[in-house]
Amino acid sequence: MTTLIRIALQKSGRLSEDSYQLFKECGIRFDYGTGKLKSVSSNFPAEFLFLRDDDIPGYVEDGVADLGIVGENVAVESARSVQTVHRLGFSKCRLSIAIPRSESWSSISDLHGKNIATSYPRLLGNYLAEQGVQANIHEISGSVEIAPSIGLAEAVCDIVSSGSTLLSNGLKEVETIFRSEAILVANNTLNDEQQVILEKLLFRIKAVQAAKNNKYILLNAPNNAIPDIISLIPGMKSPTVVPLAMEGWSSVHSVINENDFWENIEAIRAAGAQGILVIPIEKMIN
Ligand SMILES: Nc1ncnc2c1ncn2[C@@H]1O[C@H](COP(=O)(O)OP(=O)(O)OP(=O)(O)O)[C@@H](O)[C@H]1O
Ligand SMILES: O=P(O)(O)OC[C@H]1O[C@H](OP(=O)(O)OP(=O)(O)O)[C@H](O)[C@@H]1O
Ligand SMILES: [Mg+2]
Repeated sequence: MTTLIRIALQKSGRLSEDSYQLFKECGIRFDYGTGKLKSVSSNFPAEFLFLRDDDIPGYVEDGVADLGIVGENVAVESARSVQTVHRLGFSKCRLSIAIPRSESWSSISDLHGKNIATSYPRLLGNYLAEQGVQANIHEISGSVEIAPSIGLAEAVCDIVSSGSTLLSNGLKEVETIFRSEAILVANNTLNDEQQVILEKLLFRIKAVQAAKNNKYILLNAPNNAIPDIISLIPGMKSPTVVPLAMEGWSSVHSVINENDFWENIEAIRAAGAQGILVIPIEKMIN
């Protein structure tokens, strides 16, 4: 029987859509939705399990699933023994302490002897211990931001992204204790065949991520500007330079990193480039 790798994904929530999209971009097809809790891929040796995110680190530790996608916040809070094999760059958020907007704040020691509501008692407890603050942690499983307005706690520690949930609950963020993104976790004892499948999957994920982080660039420039332009956009190995029909001009094709994009474009124009086209890349393999 062919080995399948079992991959646990969040059934429905903040991680789901991007997780499904990632596998789609990796060319791995499987059915999901319509109440399905399990699905075997039609074109990759993988079986997908659709679960609550909090259960994923435990299933991966126990080997019920071989791999899982989960928020780093949940993985660390769970304290399960799993390995982080790749950072996925989506579902970015932070775990922050917040207090009512009307309250003053000078430092973390303001929380001495106070009650803090959170779904992350371990992460919060460790942070408070590091800071030498003694406070009471009230663990609640959701709707944490409501706690101060119902008299349950003076502060909360919860996930923040845009900050709109804090704002609409009359709270302000005062301290960030952890930054998180989705991660791919694996069981600590994958066998050789599973390791091979994981490597195949990682190869595809890296190609998809590299493509997202880079753009294909085409431009025209007078021949005497080409050396400067090439030094600004060296590309994967070296840019392609082809002559234009117009005497003394060439077209340069290369790859440019998204992070330095605007700065680079300005420098390229200053060096003499014209007619610059920038095109998304679908997959990028080094
Ligand atoms: N507002 C947000 N923006 C970006 N990422 C977020 C946001 N909220 C949560 N996340 C990340 O997504 C993960 C899942 O969040 P979600 O709110 O879907 O969890 P949940 O309600 O516990 O879901 P489940 O029903 O599966 O238990 C979080 O652990 C965190 O890593
Ligand atoms: O800073 P913001 O952009 O407002 O995001 C933060 C909120 O997002 C998450 O909840 P979610 O909306 O996923 O609902 P949930 O509480 O049901 O998980 C999280 O628990 C926060 O409450
Ligand atoms: Mg959950």
